[in-house]
Amino acid sequence: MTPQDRRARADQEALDFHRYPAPGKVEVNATKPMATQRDLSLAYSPGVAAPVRAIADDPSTAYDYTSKGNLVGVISNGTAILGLGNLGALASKPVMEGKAILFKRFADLDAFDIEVDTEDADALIAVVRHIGATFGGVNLEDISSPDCFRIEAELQDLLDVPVFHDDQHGTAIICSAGLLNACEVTGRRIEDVKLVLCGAGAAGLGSITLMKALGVRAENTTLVDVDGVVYCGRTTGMDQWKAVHATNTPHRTLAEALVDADVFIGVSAKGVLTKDMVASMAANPIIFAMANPDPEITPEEVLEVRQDAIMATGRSDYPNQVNNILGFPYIFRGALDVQARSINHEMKVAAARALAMLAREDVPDEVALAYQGRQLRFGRDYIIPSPFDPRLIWYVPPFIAEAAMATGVARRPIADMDAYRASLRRRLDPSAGFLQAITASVQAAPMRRVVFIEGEEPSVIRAAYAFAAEGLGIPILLGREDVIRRNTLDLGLEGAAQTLETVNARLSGRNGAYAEFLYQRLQRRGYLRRDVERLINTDRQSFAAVMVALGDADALVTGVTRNFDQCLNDVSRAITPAPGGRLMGLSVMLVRGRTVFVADTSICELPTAEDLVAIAREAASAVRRLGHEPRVAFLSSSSFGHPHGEQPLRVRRAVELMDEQSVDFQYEGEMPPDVALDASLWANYPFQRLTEPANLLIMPAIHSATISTKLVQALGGATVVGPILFGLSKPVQICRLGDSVTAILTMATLAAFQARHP
Ligand SMILES: NC(=O)C1=CN([C@@H]2O[C@H](COP(=O)(O)OP(=O)(O)OC[C@H]3O[C@@H](n4cnc5c(N)ncnc54)[C@H](OP(=O)(O)O)[C@@H]3O)[C@@H](O)[C@H]2O)C=CC1
Ligand SMILES: CC(=O)C(=O)O
Ligand SMILES: [Mg+2]
Repeated sequence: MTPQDRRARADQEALDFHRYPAPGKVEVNATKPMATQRDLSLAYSPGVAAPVRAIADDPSTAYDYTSKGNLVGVISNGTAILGLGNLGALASKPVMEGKAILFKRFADLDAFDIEVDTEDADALIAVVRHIGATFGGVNLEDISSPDCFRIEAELQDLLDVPVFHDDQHGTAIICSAGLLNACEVTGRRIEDVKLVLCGAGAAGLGSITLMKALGVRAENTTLVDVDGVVYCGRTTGMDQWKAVHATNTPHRTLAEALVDADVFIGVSAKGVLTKDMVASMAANPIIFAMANPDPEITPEEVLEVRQDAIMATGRSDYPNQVNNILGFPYIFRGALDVQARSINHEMKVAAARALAMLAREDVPDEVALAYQGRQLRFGRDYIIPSPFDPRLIWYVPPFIAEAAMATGVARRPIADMDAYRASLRRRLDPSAGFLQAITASVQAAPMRRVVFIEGEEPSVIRAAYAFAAEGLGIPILLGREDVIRRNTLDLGLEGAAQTLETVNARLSGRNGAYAEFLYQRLQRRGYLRRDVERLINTDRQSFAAVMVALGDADALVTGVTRNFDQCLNDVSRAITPAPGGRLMGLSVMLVRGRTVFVADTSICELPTAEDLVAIAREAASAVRRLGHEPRVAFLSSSSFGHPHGEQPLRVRRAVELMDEQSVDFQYEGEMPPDVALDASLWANYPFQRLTEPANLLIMPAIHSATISTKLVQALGGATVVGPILFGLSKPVQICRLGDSVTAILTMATLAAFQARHP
């Protein structure tokens, strides 16, 4: 594939990502019920009048009665979108939506994106001034310099909430943290480094200012822009903000300035730094090429001329990602949690030092897991925390909050910092963490071959395409080549049409071997040889199941166009239950702050006590493989014998049977879900043995399992993954009829995960 093809493929993938299943990346959710007449009368008229009057009397109560305190405005006019230039307000919307959703994903902050269609700084100031009170903080983004400096300063004077231009200060904070650590790794004192910063715009001037505050000497810095070195006395292309950093130097070009320099910071444009310039730098040069989406120089180019360099870029596909994504979620989290009036210098310094310190701490396994098993240890390739590091949310904001409190800009100081840290830990979105860990583990494994049985379906083609593009494995689309190709082209996935592997069961050269395998298995179950030949030639499920059974593929995914029972029946002709295993469905409910597993959600209709025990054991082992320590609750409508009834007896018997066995996980029952999940209800049951609320619920029957998981899903507020099939000797996952592309991709990822962790 040529570089142009690769680029076109990546572009198409990004367009598809933004377009499907719903255009864009953001939606709004209610935090209060809106179901009954009473709800409506409280949420809207007449009830809403009460908080209206309260806020009119005392504006500070807006933090109590509205979402202001957790809300950020992400505001741009599109005059400097990434490194793409002035492409207008509307074109900046994907970036601003992206930032809004990153606020949510990483710091549980809500954010609205607002694109203001004006290049007039005063007009932009007027707009933001009049909407600013809506938010707990304002994040200005991708506004060109030098207007951005005045816009931010004037708005901060006008508004009583933090106004923070992320391209200036977010970038400054991250690259200062990286610089502190790069100096540590190379044994330099920050006061001694000779630093050249290319790009005298928002990011550049923000960064040079903060680096000087952290100890870099003014006389050791050289600022460079399109016109070359910013020297004292230069008259072209100057303004008051650049003039502050002009130096007395004979150098006039970037190449001259870089000879023997220790550090290059690039926040300018693609390709600005050449290999010759890198070669001329001092020993162990520190190079941060941060222009987006394409850096000033690539790590590969640097490596060609310098093996001793510490290299960072703004991109996620290289080590040392120095990108403001590491900062803004946590800086705003800390600031909003103390209702700060601004994000001042001390808070920025605290953020830079906190990020630098976090990178020096031991990296827990789950962080390594999220980074494809790469060993992360403080050093040349790890000078800054990784964006998926789950510690960021509870590690960084307390430093910001403390600095705000110490400098008098906190309206609501935090008294108990330990309790605050604990509350921050609960903010992590468990669905993101759960799927991220599974995905990363799959990406780290050798590429598994996963058969997508309904390979002609557009949604399946798109899922297979994403599966390959994300490096999750090698998808094989089963179906007629011409139909798959036509549908792939209709989807606009030209690249996929050339690269995705397809297998047509009718034309495969393996039919003879597959039929023989199936005949050996089915000859005493009423099948003639010609019956199995027909199955292999015409039934894709049977064909794919034999493919996996014989090791021609590692896993399979089906169910998008056929019902569960039919799929399981077909596949089971070739794939047997694992020896000693128990076939069962495990669903994962991801609710704010919690991951709760439920079993059996797909196979055994009315389990006996013995069945319940077997399900609990298989499910506990599956939960462990998924990275959680199981605490089992056997669910019932009764709590430990009350009220009496026929059905609870079965569940109580299951617990008695468990007591007779040796198991290495906690379990308890019979109990209803509220008692299982809420420790505050345990006072009446001092004998119960769970040490913490259960996270694996064993359902008394399939109807209660299905009804409860679907109910939770239908009511919203929770993500339900699965049922995930466990207990077969080969990985098979069955989607739900008509599943979305994302759901199919998730099931394929889980199948590949099982292939890795059998
Ligand atoms: N990794 C990260 O986290 C971040 C990266 N960035 C990236 O940094 C870059 C700049 O962003 P931002 O500061 O917001 O943009 P601005 O438009 O405010 O500034 C761009 C600056 O780069 C200078 N410049 C442009 N081309 C060259 C060149 N060929 N040689 C030298 N200097 C040049 C401009 O010079 P002049 O003043 O003469 O026009 C200007 O000073 C972008 O690529 C952006 O994506 C930004 C923020 C965060
Ligand atoms: C990351 C960012 O904010 C930028 O490139 O503009
Ligand atoms: Mg930006």
